[in-house]
Order: sequence, then structure tokens, then C-alpha cells
Amino acid sequence: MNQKASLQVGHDGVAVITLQNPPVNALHPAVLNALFNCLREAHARRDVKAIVVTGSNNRFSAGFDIAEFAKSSGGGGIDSRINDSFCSLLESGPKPTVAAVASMALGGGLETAMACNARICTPGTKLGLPELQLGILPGFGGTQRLPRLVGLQKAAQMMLTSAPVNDKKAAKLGLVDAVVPQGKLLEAARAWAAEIAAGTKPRNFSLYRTDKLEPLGEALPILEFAKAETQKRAPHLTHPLLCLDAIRVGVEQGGHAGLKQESAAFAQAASLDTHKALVHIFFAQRATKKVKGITDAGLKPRKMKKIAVLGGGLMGSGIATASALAGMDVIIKEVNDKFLQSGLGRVKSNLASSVKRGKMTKEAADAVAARVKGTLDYSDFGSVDMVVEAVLEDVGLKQRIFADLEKACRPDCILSSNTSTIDISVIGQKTRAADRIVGAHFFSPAHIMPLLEIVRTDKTSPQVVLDTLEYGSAIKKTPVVVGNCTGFAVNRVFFPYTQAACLLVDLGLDPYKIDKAILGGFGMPMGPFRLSDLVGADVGLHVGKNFLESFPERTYSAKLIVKLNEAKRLGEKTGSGFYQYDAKRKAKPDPALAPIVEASRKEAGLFKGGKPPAFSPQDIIEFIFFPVVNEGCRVIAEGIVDKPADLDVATVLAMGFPPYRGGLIKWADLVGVKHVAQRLNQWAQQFESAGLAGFFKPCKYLQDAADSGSQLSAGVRPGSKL
Ligand SMILES: C[C@H](O)CC(=O)SCCNC(=O)CCNC(=O)[C@H](O)C(C)(C)COP(=O)(O)OP(=O)(O)OC[C@H]1O[C@@H](n2cnc3c(N)ncnc32)[C@H](O)[C@@H]1OP(=O)(O)O
Repeated sequence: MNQKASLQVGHDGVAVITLQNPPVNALHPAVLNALFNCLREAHARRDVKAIVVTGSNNRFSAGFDIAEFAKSSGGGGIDSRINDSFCSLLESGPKPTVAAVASMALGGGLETAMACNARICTPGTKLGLPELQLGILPGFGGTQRLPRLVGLQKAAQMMLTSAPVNDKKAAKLGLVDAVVPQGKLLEAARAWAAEIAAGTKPRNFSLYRTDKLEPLGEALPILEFAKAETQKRAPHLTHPLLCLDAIRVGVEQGGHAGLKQESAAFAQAASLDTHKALVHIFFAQRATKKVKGITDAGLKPRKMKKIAVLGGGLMGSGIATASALAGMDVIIKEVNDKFLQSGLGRVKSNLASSVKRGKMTKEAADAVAARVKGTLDYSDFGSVDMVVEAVLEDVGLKQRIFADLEKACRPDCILSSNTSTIDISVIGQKTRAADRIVGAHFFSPAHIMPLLEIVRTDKTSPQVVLDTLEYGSAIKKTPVVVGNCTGFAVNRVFFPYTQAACLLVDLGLDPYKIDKAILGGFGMPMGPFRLSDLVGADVGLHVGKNFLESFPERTYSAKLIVKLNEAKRLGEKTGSGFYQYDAKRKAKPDPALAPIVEASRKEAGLFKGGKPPAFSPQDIIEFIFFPVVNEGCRVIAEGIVDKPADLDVATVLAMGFPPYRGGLIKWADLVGVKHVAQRLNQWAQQFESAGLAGFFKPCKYLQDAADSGSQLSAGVRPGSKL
């Protein structure tokens, strides 16, 4: 069995307990059990005077085994009594303990280390309590020991942000007692443990320390402030408040009372859907890199060393920036010197803004910028491994470019397009290079947004998909492989989003009320109308036409967007759209929108005046998102995504769908598939006479899941007919 802990006693009388569970020594219950048994043995043995706890493969531990959370409902079977006893055995057993920490001590890993009487780590180690990211809180005493080791202010910040600290910071804060080179770690930890046993070094008990804790009069306001900030920043989340509460009880009533509160709070947080959703996203995000028929086909990914970007506009310069930041040499090609210089300038200003935000030094930024060269022709293209085309959305232009690229590039060079609306097969129609043509769809701003949609056609070779996956990972994006269709996965799934919102307005609802329900009520970063203003009503109109052409039976042709275009209210870029904007692009409701809304309603003929229909914020959320779920189900059924969870990751990373709701499809499962189907059917019937049944009618995948009681996340069953 790979999940264990082993015990070795040296001539110095120090027992070394090693946690073993590759790759990150996650604390599976079997590992915890073995640790407990090793500890009991070490404490009992006469030849042992002190104990060192460490991890195999130069890593301490990434915390409790998250896969256990996914298996069980509610807390992964963590039993607070056992946790209490293993940590108190580490801290207050007969013999002193020292944690020898390399590489990482996260979550339960750090909590194990904090229960030891001293901690020594290696350079580069990251230490933190990221449990809140998983919808839970520290459950092995972290809420009590961290504040006592580093002070309340810092501890609360570390837990609430889930951000780890590095070895230097940890030493400064007093979280670790020493930092030593990797080769000296065990030796130093053994010596430290022996010295504690000999009484030449103090034996510290984190749970009982008070020297770092702020006095009560200061501590309580710190926690109150943190609570108020959390409620403002994350109004939908309960578990951060449960965490703060456990800290407060410990500060007020002592560490043991705090531990008790922590256990109760942990159990409560673990029973909530937020926890299930966030654990799902944790694994889903890692699984996007595993694609059937691609990553299991025995192929070896090639590393991209030099890439060319066609077009130095907003997207092209962002793609060039991300690639250069990953250490690649980059050529930007433009049509004239003026455009080229502005493209190169954009790369520099992207980097300058990273310097300004303290993300990198000026020297590092200069070195990255030096890797980006400009050109006006194809003479250098023979040396590039991959091209990303990011020119205007014009089929003819793209086809000409790809024909030129076929001549200018090596026959193994990947030819990719960043198009968001054009069929990838059509782009490559004038070449004989269909097997190495692929979509590389970035989201704006390309150097910041974390998602990369990799669009494969039925001709794209598995090797090219694999290499593009490797490129995506290299530039620190989460790559999701999708099939070729209108809108690919993200834009396609989200096309009913604005349409449903416009339909609600035509039914008599106030657009600002709709945005409020989706923003504050649901937790999207912005409502559909604010988003439309950001993207531009002209772009919205163009994309809407694409969908109308591809899916006429289920597209609500929103007049509201047409009317905004007619009024030249295109959104942020023209200073007004659904909202009006000040010089700082701050949005304000605009009374001048009313006649446009009225004209749209008149043309739609769905609202006869009087009182608008009663829609609660929850109704608004469901009316807008259930058609989005329905389209997501079509995308799953058609095999556009490799697995439903890919859609969850894509919607979270590209659209800002709240991760604590699990992504689009997981959310629908948590809400209840039957409920989703029932409401869609109800609206399909209600709006049939207005010709809108198709907009709502559940697709077969969704209806079948509702009828059979299965989850949408389960994916298409082999052999099922959809
Ligand atoms: C009671 C306690 O308070 C509760 C807890 O401890 S909850 C756990 C708290 N710990 C965490 O949240 C840490 C989660 N892990 C991470 O942040 C990152 O994985 C890491 C920083 C450790 C490593 O990152 P990176 O090098 O990019 O590798 P990454 O791909 O993420 O992980 C490597 C593998 O380890 C797995 N893994 C990482 N942490 C894990 C954990 N705690 N449990 C189970 N598996 C874990 C990943 O799923 C991945 O598996 P795969 O190769 O099969 O996809």
C-alpha cells in the first residue's frame, strides 16, 4: 500500500516518522492512522527520546486527502476526536517532536507541523492553510495554533485568503524555527529534537502560547473587522464566518474551547453545498489536462520554444505577452510599421503593469520584452514551432493567411487561430494542413484570463492537440479541449444568457433589477447587461446573428440589442449602453435607456403595460441560467467537451460563474435536475404561443437525466441515443 507512515529509530535516539502518499503525501485516513500508530510506538519505546515527523520525496504534506471529501458527503470522514488526539499526542506526548518540512506544508500538513514542538523547513517551502478554498476550515487545530504562532491579524489573513507564505516569511513570522538547505534538513531536525529532549532548547506548545496573540481588546475588533470585510466580499459564503467564529472562541475561551468550536464548525461547513462545489472544481480543474484519446494515447508532448503571433492588437499582444512570460521567443507580425509598433508597445505596457503591481521586477520585465520581436513579413516563420493567428474576424482574410502560413512555416508547425466565431475547418479550407490546424481561443485580456479553449476539428491530429495542451500549461492557462461548433463551448453555452435577460425586459422587468439579481443575488462578477456593455452591443449583435443562423429554433432574437446599436449606445466604449459611464468607466443607471426599452417591448409585443409580471430574484436567476444549463447539456451530448466537468471549469474561468456553486453543470445537479427540467418545460408551455417554446424546451440529455434521476455531471452513458 502506498498510503502509509514509517518509523525509523537512529543511534541518536531520535525516531523519524515519514509520511508516505505520493505525489504530495496527502493525509489519507490510512496515513493518519499509520502516523498515529507510529507516534504511539515512538512514545512507548525506551530507545526513543525525541521524534521527527517528515514527508517522503522531499515534500512534507499538502494536507488532508481531498479525494476523501469527494467520496463522502460531509467532511471526508474526519473524526474530530481522532484529530484531537493525534495532534495532542504530537504536541504534548511524553517526547518532544520536531517537524522537518520540505517543499510544502499545506492545510492538515501545516496543522500537523504546528502541533509539533518545533518546525524546520527548507528554502522554497510554502506553508499555508488553504482550506477555505475548499469550502471548509482548518480541522486539525489550525484555527487555534496559527494565531498563537503568528498573531491573529496575520493568521486570519492567511486563512481568509488561503494564500501560503514562503520559508523566509514563515521564519520572520515565527511559524518556523529555522530554514536549512534540503540536504541538511533531517540532520538539523534530529539535532533540534535531541536538544529539546536534553533541555538545551525549549519545548514549545503552540496551543498554549499567548505571547503572539493580541490582547482581547485588540483581538476582538480585528475579528469583527475581518467578519465585516468577509460579508462584504463574499456575501454568499458561510464557511469563512464559521472559521472566524472558531478563532474567536479560542481567543476568548482558550485553545481547547477553540478546538471544540473548530470541530463543530468544520462539520457544519463540510455539510454545505459550497464544500461539494469547491472540491468538485479542485479536481475538475486538474482533470481538464486529461483528455481521452489524447493524453492516454502514449504520445509525447513537444515543447514550444518559439511562436509567432499574427496581429498585435489587444488579443495578439496579450497572447505574445503570456508566451514570452513563459520563456518562449515570440515574433509578432503586423501589416504595417505603425500597427507593429503599437503591438510591441502593448506588450511592454502589459509587462509594465505587472511591475507596477509588484508581480515582477523591472529587470525581469525587460528580459521578457527582449524575447518579443516584430516583423512585417514571413521570412522568420521557418523557425517557429507554432503560430497563433489573432487578426480580424474575416473568413477570407484568415483563409489567405493560413494558405500563406502553410508555405512559410515548417511542415510540423502548429497553425492555430484565436477566432471566437469562425469555423476552424473553414479557416483551413485553402490548405492541405488540416491535421495541424487547431483553435487556440483566448479570453480578453489574454495575458490575464486563465482559460484557453483548444478547439479541435475532426481532422486535427491528437499530437497537435497534445502539443497545444502543453503550450497552454506552459503559459499558465487552464486548457480545455473542445469540439468545433458555433461559439465553441463557452460562448455557445452562454448565448442564451443575454437573450433570456433581454426577454425578461421585453416581458416588463427592469434591466437594472435583473443585473442586481445576477450580480449580488447569484454572485456573477457582473449582470448580463453590464457584461453586454463591456463586450459592446455591436459585438453582441454580430454574435447573436451567428447563433440565429446556427440555432434558429432556439434563439431569442433580442430587439433590445438592435435598438442599442441604432442609438449608437454600444457600451463602455461609447460612454453609454445599458448604463452610462464616467471617465473612470464607472457604470450608472441611465434614464435615457427607458425609451429604448419601451421601443423593444413594443416590437416584442409580450408586455401589454400595467404591472410587470411577478419575478422574484430566484425566478430571475433560474429564467436566465436554466436555458444556459440546457445549452450546456447539448454541448455535453454532442461531445463538444470531453467531460461535463470541463464545462464547469470553463464557465468558472471564462465567465466568472461562481466556483463555490461548482460551475454550470455541477450547480444544476446541486439545484436538482428535475427542478431545472420542470421549470424549463413550464416556460416552454407558457411561451409557446409567442414562438419561444424552443428557447426553453429541455434537450434530450437534460430530460433523460431528469426522468431517470441521474446527474448531469455523469456524462453521456455509453450506448445511449441522444
Ligand atoms: C483537516 C484539514 O484542515 C483539511 C485539509 O487539509 S484540506 C487540504 C488542504 N490542502 C490543500 O488545499 C492543498 C491542495 N493542493 C494544492 O494546492 C496543490 O495541489 C499543490 C500546491 C500541493 C501542488 O500543486 P502542483 O504542483 O501544481 O500540482 P497539482 O497538479 O495541483 O497536484 C498534483 C497531484 O496531487 C493531487 N493533490 C494535491 N493536493 C492534494 C490533496 N490535499 N489531496 C489529494 N490530492 C492532492 C492533485 O489532485 C494532483 O493529482 P493528479 O496528478 O492526479 O491530477
